[in-house]
Amino acid sequence: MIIGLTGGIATGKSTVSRMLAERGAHIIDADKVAREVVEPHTEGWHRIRVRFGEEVFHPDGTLDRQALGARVFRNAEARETLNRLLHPLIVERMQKLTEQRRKCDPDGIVIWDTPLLIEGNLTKSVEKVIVVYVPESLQLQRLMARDGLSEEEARRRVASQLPIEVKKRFADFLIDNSGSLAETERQVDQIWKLLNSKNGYDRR
Ligand SMILES: CC(C)(COP(=O)(O)OP(=O)(O)OC[C@H]1O[C@@H](n2cnc3c(N)ncnc32)[C@H](O)[C@@H]1O)[C@@H](O)C(=O)NCCC(=O)NCCS
Ligand SMILES: Nc1ncnc2c1ncn2[C@@H]1O[C@H](COP(=O)(O)OP(=O)(O)OP(=O)(O)O)[C@@H](O)[C@H]1O
Repeated sequence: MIIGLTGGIATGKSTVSRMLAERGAHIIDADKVAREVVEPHTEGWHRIRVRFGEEVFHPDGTLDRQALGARVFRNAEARETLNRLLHPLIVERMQKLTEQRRKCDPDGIVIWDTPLLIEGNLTKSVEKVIVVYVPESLQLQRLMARDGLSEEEARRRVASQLPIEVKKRFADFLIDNSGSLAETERQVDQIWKLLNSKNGYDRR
């Protein structure tokens, strides 16, 4: 079973995926995969070099994520170009990792921790969708604190994704992560029970 876990930037996907992993889920992290597909001399690395040029690379050839981020979070056209170049590679790798996992654990629950699950039209690849949300003011606060961003930079990143209120409409399960971690754990427990119960969850 593949479950999509999404939300807005810094609403708490990694926090929830850690809790799900502690309960036995296998996590496939799209942000991590997105780093793998641009490692030096891979297909993704070549694609970015051709389209964005040497100025978004460090002298040692690794991707300068800050420089590329500054471009794509300011400019929707550049962001769409980057998405077009990388998303097929990211999805292909996630599918491969899922297949590998399925071979050694056919009945296990695989979580696709993916910020752009809805923007990238990936809901069709998963059986159920979990959306982790917080109010936008708290999202900005947590994003600035975690990544040391200015309010303007944080707002730009939030604005580069679908509004969380829209994402919530795609959810089979909602997690309100605006309270304590213990409150989030309780919601994760309930969802985990439903996902594992033959009666409460229809395994198609
Ligand atoms: C632009 C890049 C180089 C910036 O790197 P940086 O290390 O600063 O950020 P990181 O990759 O850790 O992403 C942090 C968060 O930004 C958001 N984000 C990343 N890429 C995008 C995007 N294309 N559109 C909207 N939001 C995005 C996500 O919420 C993500 O969790 C990097 O995010 C990237 O390569 N993005 C394109 C690939 C992608 O779409 N990744 C998202 C997962 S599919
Ligand atoms: N319930 C909570 N109470 C307080 N802080 C929290 C809570 N949940 C998450 N945080 C903090 O908020 C920040 C964002 O959470 P997290 O990194 O899990 O978000 P994310 O959705 O995975 O982010 P990204 O989209 O960038 O991958 C982190 O610094 C995390 O420690």
